[in-house]
Amino acid sequence: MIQLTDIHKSYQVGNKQVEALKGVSLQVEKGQIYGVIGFSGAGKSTLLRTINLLEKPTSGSVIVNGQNMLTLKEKELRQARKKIGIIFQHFNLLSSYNVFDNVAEILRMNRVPKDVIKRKVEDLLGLVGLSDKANAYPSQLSGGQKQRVGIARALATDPEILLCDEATSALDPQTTESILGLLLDINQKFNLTIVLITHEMQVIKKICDQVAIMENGVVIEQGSVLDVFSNPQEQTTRNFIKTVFDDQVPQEILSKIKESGPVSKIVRVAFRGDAALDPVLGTLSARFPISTNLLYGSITTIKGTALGILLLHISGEDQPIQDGIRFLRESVYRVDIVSPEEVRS
Ligand SMILES: Nc1ncnc2c1ncn2[C@@H]1O[C@H](COP(=O)(O)OP(=O)(O)OP(=O)(O)O)[C@@H](O)[C@H]1O
Repeated sequence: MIQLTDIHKSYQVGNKQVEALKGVSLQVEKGQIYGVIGFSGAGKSTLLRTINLLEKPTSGSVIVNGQNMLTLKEKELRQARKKIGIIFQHFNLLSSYNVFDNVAEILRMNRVPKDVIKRKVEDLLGLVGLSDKANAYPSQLSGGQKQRVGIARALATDPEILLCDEATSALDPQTTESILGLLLDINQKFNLTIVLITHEMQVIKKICDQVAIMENGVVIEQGSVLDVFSNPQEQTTRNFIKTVFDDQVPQEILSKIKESGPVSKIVRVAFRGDAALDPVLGTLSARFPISTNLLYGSITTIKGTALGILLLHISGEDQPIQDGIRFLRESVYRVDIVSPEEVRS
């Protein structure tokens, strides 16, 4: 388990103080994949690097697997760091070493016997799908293959935690998918705790259990990925979610709705789990004298749970609309009125 409490980090730049982290707290349970998302400069890298003390916080506490990292002696810290692997955006491989030696190096430094190293590296290269590249040099590998070497190297010391510093940001979407698939695979196989930082919501949606959204050195929202996607609280969070499903009503449709007669409302409906399959819309139309138009619909799966988002245009008399919305609120996970005022012609 990782417990960061009230982490502050300031840098002195010339005669100015830059406050990169302004009191961040978060907790990562064993076996979780925890994603931290934010725009450039939000403080994500700084936060990630406090976990293995590559960055020492100005104040706050860092507890990893029950150990207070800030009170460890140098030798104890080296031991603790063996249990925390890290992979980087630009892979950080040794260009004059082949793939085998890139993975073996850390084991040699730890004086592991030669035959054990051979077996271990072969197993790791098998795990990441690079058994046939043991003798290749980094310059002969694709970006995805380089990151696979990075992952094999990070796993060489049998870590319990893997830190991923923008690990897929330099990769194309298809390669990103395959690296995320590999991370999910090793998370499940070894119950490995993974903390990743990214600026892509797609990465969070694809593999994370929990997410923290960072802005200007603070966490502005955190929770399970399913909760945050279905019920975002902050505008920045909504902006990130929009990059995965854009449920904005196009301006032309809004204008047409305004021209089209009686009182109406646009509502955003979120369904979760089995409720996504219930015939709620059919019942809505049958029970209430209103007309319901589907403007947008999307269904996706987040860690095995279906999440559906619909945008509905509901028109008719005021009272039946209110009753219909009340029925929706009782039937689905969440209903928001998108157009704050009634849309009238
Ligand atoms: N070594 C440093 N010295 C001075 N300022 C720093 C240092 N490292 C980070 N900062 C500042 O701290 C703030 C947070 O930086 P950080 O790299 O943690 O953000 P980030 O969210 O990871 O951004 P990016 O996605 O661009 O990597 C920024 O204002 C940055 O300029």
